[in-house]
Amino acid sequence: MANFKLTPSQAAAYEKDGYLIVRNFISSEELHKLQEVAFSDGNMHKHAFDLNDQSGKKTKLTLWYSPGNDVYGLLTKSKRMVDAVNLLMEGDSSVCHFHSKLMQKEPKVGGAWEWHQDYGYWYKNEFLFPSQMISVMIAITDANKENGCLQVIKETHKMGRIEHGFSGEQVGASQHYVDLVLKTKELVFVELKAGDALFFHPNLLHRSEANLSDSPRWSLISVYNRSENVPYNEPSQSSTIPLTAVPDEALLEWESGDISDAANFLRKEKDEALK
Ligand SMILES: O=C(O)CCC(=O)C(=O)O
Ligand SMILES: [Fe+2]
Repeated sequence: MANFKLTPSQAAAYEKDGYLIVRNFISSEELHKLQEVAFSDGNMHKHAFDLNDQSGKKTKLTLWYSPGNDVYGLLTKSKRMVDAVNLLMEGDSSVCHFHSKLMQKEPKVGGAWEWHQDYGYWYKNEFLFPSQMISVMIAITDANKENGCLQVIKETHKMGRIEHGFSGEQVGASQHYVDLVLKTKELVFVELKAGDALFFHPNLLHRSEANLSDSPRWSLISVYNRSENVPYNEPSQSSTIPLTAVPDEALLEWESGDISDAANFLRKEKDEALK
């Protein structure tokens, strides 16, 4: 996908709705490379941990901070990605990569996610400016209602931060406010084909159901931040280190190795946002 560029009307839709879907953000050839690593890379599996939902169902996830020169690192640093988030995030300081995670929602066992804003987590890391951050979900397998795709409530990024509390091992938004806004704004099931991307604002309310189907729902979620938006309670440095973009072709053309330990993976007990 050379010369990819978001248009001003896509940026306006993100600003209005709090999210933007870009179909075929990665090509099928790129997708195959990403799937191969997701399904078979030793480090990806070694560093995975389980997060329980309220009913005891588990989502497996692998989270890392610094993007390397493996296929995932090359995707998160690709020019198309850096340009897109640079257009959508508020502010003008450098684009940095906070973290990426591979969400592995397995058939029958993949857990649900309670209604939350990602800034409900990152507030605890003491990031001060949510609009200078963004999440990008890339579907590694198809995501639909049957296998627990993401659900969002349109325009909720304009509500500001809602109170969050613990809900099992997860952090969830105040149900009272969720109920009120469900009466007010549209709930959207974000069905994605593998290779599609969803850009969403840190204050957009979202959730997902457990995966009760026979097909896996795997996705990559990469989070970006501006260098100026310093977190005061976050041990990893990555969110304020400016990214050097790589050409879009790198993912397919550069010799890329396995995900290495240099990516500095998160151990579950170290996550400030889960404390
Ligand atoms: O993958 C999902 O269903 C939701 C994950 C999510 O919202 C998160 O990790 O913050
Ligand atoms: Fe989230």
